Amino acid sequence: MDPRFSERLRAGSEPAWSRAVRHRFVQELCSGRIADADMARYLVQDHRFIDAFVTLVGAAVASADSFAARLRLGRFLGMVCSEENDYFLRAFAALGIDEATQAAAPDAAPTAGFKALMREAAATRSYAAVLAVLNVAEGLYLDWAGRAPRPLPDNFVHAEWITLHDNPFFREFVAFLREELDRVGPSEEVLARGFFERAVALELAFFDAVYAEGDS
Ligand SMILES: Cc1ncc(CO)c(N)n1
Repeated sequence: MDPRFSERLRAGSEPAWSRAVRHRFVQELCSGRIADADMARYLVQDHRFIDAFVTLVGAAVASADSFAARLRLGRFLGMVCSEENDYFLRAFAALGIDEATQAAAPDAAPTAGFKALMREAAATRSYAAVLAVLNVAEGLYLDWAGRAPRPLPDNFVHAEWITLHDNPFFREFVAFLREELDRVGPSEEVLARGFFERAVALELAFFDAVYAEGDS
């Protein structure tokens, strides 16, 4: 029996998918033992990821083929632009990272790669291509966050980053993204698979870059 399309893409992206989900960054974050400098380096890069990601979700709103899908994507976009962005601002304040420090850090290579991939997916104007990247970004984050041991770390910088990616709203949204990809992906299989695999490789590289030598 054929597994669903979204699961075939995910399985095809192994071993990178599982390496990302079990990454040192995830282990250290979920145990609350990550060094502040490493968390800060990650969050500065990830705030830039989120900027491009908001554009990508906007492209999903624009390319979706139903009003119901636009409403769900729009509600998710609202959460990212309010609650999630607010988390970043509070985390930067707690870590003592001011705007000048953030601005001084260059894009790490995976950040630049992800921004380019998201722009490319948006430029296709294909809902399937956009969904492929969204399924990786959100599905892979739900996968690791859902495995985080309880109780969560005391520090809100750690705990909230986990619960932002493992809560009922987020779970339902990821389930919706999978259903949408299952529905529209098969007719654009090569395109969807290409974006999916490139996004998984970038997720892994994004975590690796937290610990890369010579990074600011
Ligand atoms: C790199 C990356 N991938 C996925 C997510 C989840 O939105 C994120 N915040 N950052």
